Amino acid sequence: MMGYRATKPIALTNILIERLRMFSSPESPPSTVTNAQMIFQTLLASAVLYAGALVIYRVFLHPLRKYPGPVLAAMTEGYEAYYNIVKKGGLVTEIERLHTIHGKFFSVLHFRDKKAFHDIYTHGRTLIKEPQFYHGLFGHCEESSIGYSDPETAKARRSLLAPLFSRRAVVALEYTIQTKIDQLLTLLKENYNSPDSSLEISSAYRSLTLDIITSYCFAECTNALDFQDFSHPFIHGIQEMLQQLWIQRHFPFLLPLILHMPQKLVLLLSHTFKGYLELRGNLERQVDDLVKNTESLSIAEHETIYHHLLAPPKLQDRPSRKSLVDEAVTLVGAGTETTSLTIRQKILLELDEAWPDKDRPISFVVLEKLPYLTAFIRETLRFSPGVIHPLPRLTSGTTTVIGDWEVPPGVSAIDLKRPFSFGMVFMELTQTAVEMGLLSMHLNAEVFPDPQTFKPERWLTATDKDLSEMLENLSPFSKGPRICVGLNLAWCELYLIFANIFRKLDLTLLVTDDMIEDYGKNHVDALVPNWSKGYRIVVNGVRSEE
Ligand code: HEM
Repeated sequence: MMGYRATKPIALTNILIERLRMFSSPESPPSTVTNAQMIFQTLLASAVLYAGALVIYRVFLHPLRKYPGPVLAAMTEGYEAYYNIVKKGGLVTEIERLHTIHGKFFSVLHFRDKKAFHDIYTHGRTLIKEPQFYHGLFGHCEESSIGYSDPETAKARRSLLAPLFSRRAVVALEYTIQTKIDQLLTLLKENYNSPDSSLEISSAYRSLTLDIITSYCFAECTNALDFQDFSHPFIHGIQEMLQQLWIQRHFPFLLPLILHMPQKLVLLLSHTFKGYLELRGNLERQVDDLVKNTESLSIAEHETIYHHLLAPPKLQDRPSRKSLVDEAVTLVGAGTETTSLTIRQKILLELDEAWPDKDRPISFVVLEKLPYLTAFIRETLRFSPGVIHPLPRLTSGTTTVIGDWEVPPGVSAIDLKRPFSFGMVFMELTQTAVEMGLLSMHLNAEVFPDPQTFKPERWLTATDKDLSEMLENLSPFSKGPRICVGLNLAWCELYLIFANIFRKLDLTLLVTDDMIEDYGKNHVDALVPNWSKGYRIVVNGVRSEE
């Protein structure tokens, strides 16, 4: 008999046939191998045969086989997992490399032009969030606006949250943002005013955006700015969750398992989840207190998400306890990391003129009319959008037009390639996963010449035609029915933070150039971009009146 290591299908088939004969025939001669060995051999042979058949199917027979791309990527999702986990978030860069070889799009999934982006993300009813991807990534908050795949459930949740995040509500609550910005400015002036006490600015921004989102959503601030050196445990918690995000995405069963274990045991095994567990515990307490005593909402300083979630127009839309906590976790995560990553250094002379008396607050509505500041924020969002990983959607199982291509109904490529979900092979036989990452548009040299250079002026000097092309390509908040819920709040935060920092503080940035020589080597894709270039600043003092 062939050895166990035989990998040729013919040899494995022989093993299988032999084993089946031995199991089924009462006259089988006494075997030299034990039953356990036989079972093991049979299982192994079946698994290898199955995998071989799957590979042949995927490479030669799959409905999407005609699309260009590496054979390995067609064979297994391990290709994606390798770049996400082993290459630590290298998939986005790999996708860009593959596009340069294979043209506008490769394999079944990833497209690369503005029209395709529009088609993938604006048809929310027919192209839904790919459940496996979102279940993996947001397993810790799946019953929330970001985690829901079903368009109707997502729509119902978004409509409950919408009033708090409308432009009108944001303008009305602008003071909550300004108060936190003032606190940060005071801290920077007092504590980081010499080269010996320089500061990695992103940690300050993370604390600021965490305090803003918690005051805004819950009228209960985390007070992360009060923590020495901006090192609040929740900030670490969010960072640590991001660092293990790709493991979570490719091994989705791990996180629910961990979260169902006793907390003490989890912490004994690893401290990775400490900050996250504390954050979640805090939000659970907040939700429990409110559910027990809903009247306390009437004495809240201002409207919060709970005013809308706990008293929906239709009672059946009131979320469960888990869903309330999941939503709170989502908003804290989505509102902290994305916004803080966008902020970078540039002096805005324009502000001196528009805001002569810097001791009197200036409003978002005035700031958004300033052309240079607007150009600066647009360029920042182009360069460092909050989410850089491609976000997959599933077609509804009919031939779907994406850009200039007709994507056939097919076997769901993602499910089939998932190494640990053999059962999935028999499900979802008609859907196809499609996606497109933002960088394909934001770094498109035909629309943004010299795309790796941070150049706010490009937004001021473009012709009308070029400007509208640039705006159509700029989609940091995604598009369509699943567009960012917090987009009005994010714009308001960005205008106020940039304007206050640059108008009021005289800063020195301890790196000199804005050029990112090799975009791929300067960030790690942790769903959001994690930049390797740390921007350290020193506060020289308050800016003088000019
Ligand atoms: C510069 C700041 C921000 C950027 C660039 C950004 C970007 C995005 C993007 C690209 C998505 C789409 C995700 C997907 O399709 O799965 C999204 C969704 C979302 N964002 Fe933001 N975001 C920002 C700030 C915020 C803030 C401040 C909040 C807080 C309210 C927020 C809450 C959400 C939520 C709840 C979703 C899920 C929407 C859904 O799936 O229906 N975001 N954001």
